[in-house]
Amino acid sequence: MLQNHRFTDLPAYAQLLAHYDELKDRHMRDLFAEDPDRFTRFTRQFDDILLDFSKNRITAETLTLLLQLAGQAGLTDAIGKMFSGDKINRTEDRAVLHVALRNRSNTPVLVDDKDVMPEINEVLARMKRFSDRVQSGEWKGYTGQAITDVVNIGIGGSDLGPVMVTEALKPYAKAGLNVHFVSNVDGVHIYETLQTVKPETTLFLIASKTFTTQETMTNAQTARQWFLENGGSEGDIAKHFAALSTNRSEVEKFGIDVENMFGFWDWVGGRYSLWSAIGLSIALYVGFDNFEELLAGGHAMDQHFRDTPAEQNLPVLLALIGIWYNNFFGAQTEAILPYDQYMHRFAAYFQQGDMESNGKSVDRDGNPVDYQTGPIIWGEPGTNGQHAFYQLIHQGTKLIPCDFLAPAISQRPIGEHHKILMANYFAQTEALMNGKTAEEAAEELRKAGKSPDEVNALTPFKEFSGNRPTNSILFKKLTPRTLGSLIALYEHKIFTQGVIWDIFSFDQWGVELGKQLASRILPELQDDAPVSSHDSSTNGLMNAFKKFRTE
Ligand SMILES: O=P(O)(O)OC[C@H]1O[C@](O)(CO)[C@@H](O)[C@@H]1O
Repeated sequence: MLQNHRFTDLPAYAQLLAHYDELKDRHMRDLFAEDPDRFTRFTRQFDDILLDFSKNRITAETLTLLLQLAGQAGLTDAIGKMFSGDKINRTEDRAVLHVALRNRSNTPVLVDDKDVMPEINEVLARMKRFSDRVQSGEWKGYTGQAITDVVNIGIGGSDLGPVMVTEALKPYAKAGLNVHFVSNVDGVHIYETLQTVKPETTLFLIASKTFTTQETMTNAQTARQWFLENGGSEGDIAKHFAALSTNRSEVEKFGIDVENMFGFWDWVGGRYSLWSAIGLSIALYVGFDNFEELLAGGHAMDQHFRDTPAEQNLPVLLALIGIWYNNFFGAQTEAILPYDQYMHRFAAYFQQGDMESNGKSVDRDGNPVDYQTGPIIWGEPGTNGQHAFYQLIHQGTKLIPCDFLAPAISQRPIGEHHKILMANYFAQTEALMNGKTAEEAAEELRKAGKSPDEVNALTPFKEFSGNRPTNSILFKKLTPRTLGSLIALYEHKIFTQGVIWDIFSFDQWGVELGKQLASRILPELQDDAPVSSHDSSTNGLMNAFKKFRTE
């Protein structure tokens, strides 16, 4: 059992409040001027990943107090419990062991006194055999042709991870196999995907931990029907449908041969499942060797997280800096800004990873919290974001801590592109930190030939307050291994924050109510009868919907 505590009762919390009062008006420009070693002091490296957190509104004392906060919250103990298979997901009575899925050292991991590693290794071996056979063309469709297209049907954690990773690792794709992802229950999504593939050369992966998710099962039934109506027969289903799931009986009911089922376990959370059989589309696309490299990168970060003192520990440091802004500066959001086009789904992936994990308002005793928990996560790749929303980050009224991620070596070194991209990467964090003073702005205007009146009028608009915090995460190259480490870095950041806030990060009860109501509403949409069983807005909208369709 994890030790419960009240976040705001931790001794370091009060000290941090007092420290915040002293520090809140200090400018990072001055902090840099005062400390020539600031970069070295606030930079850590793990493998090929460098974390520079010097452009934050912190001093050595801030860090000391934040580290004390983590210690007082029992972080070390909590990490130990996760890794050793304790049932830390208490509201679902489950262990949390995505770390076991990528445990390349293969040391035993016990759940209910049973080592889970043999089962994990068995599924991995089956995934390898299967992906090798499909890639080599040995696996044939019903006309004897090789598979050319894989369609993963899943949603949430059964979609976002594979989408993000296959996009990020495009340069590692093996020739001859395309992957597609269908998630939205909007028929448009599956319609558009099916336009681009042929039944005889398509393999559908039905990815669902529960195998009961309405969106996924609806899309899977539509895919099945399309397959049967376009040349395939019931007997051919086994050649074209596989299931990635924990629910064997539902897979059988759907009609998928259990030979084609790749299992995982209840201790794998949906948003942590890309490392499990849910990653089969990744293995098919980039090859099993690269999938293993991804696992190895995740495992390396796990070892770093488990074994490194907090002051050197990248996930812990990111978590503490996040808490500093979230709980003391009152920041509501955090932006994740990858300067790598291949990482264009990274922020979207961690919207689920972070917001489904830490979007909680009761503590582990079930009492309402009186402090802020998980932030709103958002972001787009640089430099596109610069030309869209950075105005608000630079000059708006809100404090938005940002993570800037970038590779030193581009996967596609074309001309000057990467240096131009990186010039922007370095410029943005410098601009956000330094800003531009009124004197500097006025001087620029004078140099541009403006009259004194114009200088006075325009200066307020040209001034940048600066003092806007950023982390820079600079890595060598976006290899499968580095990507694995980066994903695990954020996973453990989220875990660390959940521990300190004393909330449960591995359940997601907040998604249930909407699902319940949707299943109540669906039968009411089947005829033209007026609806009166809801509030006046919901009744009014449903009746307007019916009217639009009959007029
Ligand atoms: O894999 P499943 O069971 O279809 O669930 C999909 C997603 O639905 C959720 O349970 C809720 O949105 C997520 O946690 C999960 O990733």
